[in-house]
Amino acid sequence: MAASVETPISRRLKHVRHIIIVLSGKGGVGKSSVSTQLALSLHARGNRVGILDTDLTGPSLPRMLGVGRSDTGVHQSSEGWVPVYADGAEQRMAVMSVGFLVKSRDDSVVWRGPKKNAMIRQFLSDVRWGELDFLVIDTPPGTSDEHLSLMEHLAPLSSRLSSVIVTTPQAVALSDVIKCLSFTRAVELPVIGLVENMSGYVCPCCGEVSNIFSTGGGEAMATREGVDFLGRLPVDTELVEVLDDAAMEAEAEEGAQSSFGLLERYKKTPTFGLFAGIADKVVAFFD
Ligand SMILES: Nc1ncnc2c1ncn2[C@@H]1O[C@H](COP(=O)(O)OP(=O)(O)OP(=O)(O)O)[C@@H](O)[C@H]1O
Repeated sequence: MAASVETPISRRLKHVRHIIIVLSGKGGVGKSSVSTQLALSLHARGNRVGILDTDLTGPSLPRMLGVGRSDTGVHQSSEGWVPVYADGAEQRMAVMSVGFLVKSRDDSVVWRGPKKNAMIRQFLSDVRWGELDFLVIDTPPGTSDEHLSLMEHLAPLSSRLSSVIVTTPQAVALSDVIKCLSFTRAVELPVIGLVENMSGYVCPCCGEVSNIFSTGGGEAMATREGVDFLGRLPVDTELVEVLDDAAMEAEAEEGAQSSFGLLERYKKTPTFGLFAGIADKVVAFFD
């Protein structure tokens, strides 16, 4: 990967220390919720965090973070696009998504490769990200135009790039992880590790974990492929409740930036405790 050529993107992201790209081999495995949890966990540790949704056809971060679309679209300032901020805490979390740009939340975006490429370039070069410890980038499932655009535009920042791969324990998802890993090798993108999501179900009454699907596949694969296993997250009904409420809050917040205390509610879910171990390993990767 070529490095060190200054571009509008490298200038814009000059003060972003680490860029973490979240990948999954297939859809619906929880990539966006892991991106959200990762961003919130890093934020809860006092880091300055931004989160970028590059899933242009199915953006879900605005709903997951409880942030509404501004009536007038994303604000422009003389220094670029102003991100939307999640959570009313003193230190806010910058969010950008195509979900803030479409007229209605239910509009779908059907774009060909060049338009997607231009949108991703704009997200990286025009958004006023400011000083960040981490920029977490959620991507569409698989490896497509969006991933290639990201890698192309971020090439001058290759020393600050890394990735997290999300899978579920089922075999189909796991075989897709191999494709994801081949992609990271082909583009020389370092892998921090693998997260196995929806691995078992925690009974809300007794706390016992039942393995609905097979278990341990993600860890075995990580060992086989020589990547770190970051941890497993069960199906968490409390997390689902928080995410559902966040979605409703996002609907109600049209035209305003959110003051929703998502982080505080998120901290009370079982997943938050479990995610701490994953966030520890992510932070340790950079030490
Ligand atoms: N650990 C979990 N416990 C409970 N629900 C979860 C968990 N992880 C994800 N979900 C739920 O599963 C659904 C899919 O998750 P998510 O949207 O994060 O997946 P994705 O891989 O990003 O999907 P897409 O293919 O649409 O990008 C969401 O409704 C989310 O709330």
